[in-house]
Amino acid sequence: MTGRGGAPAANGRPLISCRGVGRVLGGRRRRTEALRDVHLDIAAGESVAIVGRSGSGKSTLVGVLAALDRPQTGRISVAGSDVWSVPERRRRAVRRRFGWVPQDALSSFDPRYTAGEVVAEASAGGGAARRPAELFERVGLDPALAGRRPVTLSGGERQRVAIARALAVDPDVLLADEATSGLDVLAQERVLDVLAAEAGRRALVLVTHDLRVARRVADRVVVLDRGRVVADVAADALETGGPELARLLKAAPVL
Ligand SMILES: Nc1ncnc2c1ncn2[C@@H]1O[C@H](COP(=O)(O)OP(=O)(O)OP(=O)(O)O)[C@@H](O)[C@H]1O
Repeated sequence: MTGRGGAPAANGRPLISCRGVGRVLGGRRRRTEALRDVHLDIAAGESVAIVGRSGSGKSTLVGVLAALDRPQTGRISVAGSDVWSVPERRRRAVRRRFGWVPQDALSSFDPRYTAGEVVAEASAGGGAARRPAELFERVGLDPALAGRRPVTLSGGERQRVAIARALAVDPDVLLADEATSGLDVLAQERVLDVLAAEAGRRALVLVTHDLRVARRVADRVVVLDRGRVVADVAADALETGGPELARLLKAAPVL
């Protein structure tokens, strides 16, 4: 593996730590090792892009990182807590440290709600609640859009509503799973601006097929191939070229 193994947190302890994580999906007839022996540390405030070809395990990894999906082997710790050894109540508290931005925001919204209500509902659920108007401003959305149903918004606006919803509880980690794919270039840029502005304030884990997106937002690029981490390099390596970039591109030939 090409690797840095992850940067430590300021206090020397990573915010998220995966050790030897393995996740098998499917039943007896179709069994896939979606993750194999994954070791990965993510520090508080760090921005990490997870890249790899389709089916390499990216979405499975983010589900596991956010304590939503239980791996069969290995250990996941968040802020020093082994998430599958603590009681469910504490695991729920761990999950609240994550804000999700899905690929298809629209299908994740309750169709009865306006955009403002989507964000207000998320704000109401968290201790560190923020006002929806403040969140709209933060993601660069006109507050007048709050009264509209998401189905009437553009793809880029919907993604920004999803980011506002994710930020409502002031998460320690923002997880964005292909949050800009399917958007036109301008809308993509706006969403990336918003994600880049959050980078550093909190950890950002970005799943993407697009190395340009990774370079724009991430400090670090982790490449998965058939469930394994095959490269883990500083995003600068993409700018400066040299052996790190060559290794990265070799590890991810389809990118
Ligand atoms: N419910 C399931 N049952 C069996 N195999 C599954 C299931 N869900 C996912 N898989 C398999 O697990 C592997 C990893 O899937 P995952 O969705 O994590 O990949 P990905 O890298 O996010 O892909 P994509 O870029 O296409 O979204 C794939 O081979 C996929 O076919």
